[in-house]
Amino acid sequence: MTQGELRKALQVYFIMGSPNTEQPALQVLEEAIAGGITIFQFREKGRHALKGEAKRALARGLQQLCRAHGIPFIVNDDIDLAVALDADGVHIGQEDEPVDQVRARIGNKLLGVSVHTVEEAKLAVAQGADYLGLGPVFPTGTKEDAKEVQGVSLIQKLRELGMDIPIVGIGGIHAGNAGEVVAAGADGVSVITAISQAGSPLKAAQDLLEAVNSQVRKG
Ligand SMILES: Cc1ncsc1CCOP(=O)(O)O
Ligand SMILES: C=C1C=NC(C)=NC1=N
Ligand SMILES: [Mg+2]
Repeated sequence: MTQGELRKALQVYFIMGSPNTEQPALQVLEEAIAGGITIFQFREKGRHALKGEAKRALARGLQQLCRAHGIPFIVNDDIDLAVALDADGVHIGQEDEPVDQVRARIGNKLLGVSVHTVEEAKLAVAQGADYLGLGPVFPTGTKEDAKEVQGVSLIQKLRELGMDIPIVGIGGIHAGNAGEVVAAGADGVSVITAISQAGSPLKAAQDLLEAVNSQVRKG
């Protein structure tokens, strides 16, 4: 997809794995898609994460849902799984395989990288990242080893430096604060709890899309 199409696809970036919800993950994703999420990431992480065939089976089910609705399906961390499923892309952090090695393995699939500093952002862009995940923007309990909360400062800094790489903010984001993240220069917002733990994942997705669309990306 073109960079413009990617910016649009990053507007409401839902991330989920089985540990993030008490409901069946397939049902939550179905509702989130109906509510208007624009891209999905399978992130099976944490103490109760599925492994092996159970993880693969869930990934395939979630991928089929995304395919049925034309939603890009991204896999977090697990490059082997992404390649095996022919996923639309992968997302890696600073402690995963180096960006250039992952790029060599996935060809022109989407490649997202989590960054926390200007230096990490510049390196990721130089090595061929298609988009960056910046955060944690607000406090979050979802990722135990999250770095210090940085607000929208790094988003603003990268735009001030003239970096126009597609960006999503992540960490403690919901419909009430998503506008601020886009106003600071992000192309979209990435959420786990705001949708996966919502009474209505459909309404949560709708509210996030509305909050993002109510802002024109500045910077
Ligand atoms: C994966 C990740 N990276 C930085 S914060 C975070 C967790 C975001 O989860 P939530 O949207 O529930 O705060
Ligand atoms: C840590 C992350 C940051 N950003 C995104 C989009 N996904 C992640 N897993
Ligand atoms: Mg990782």
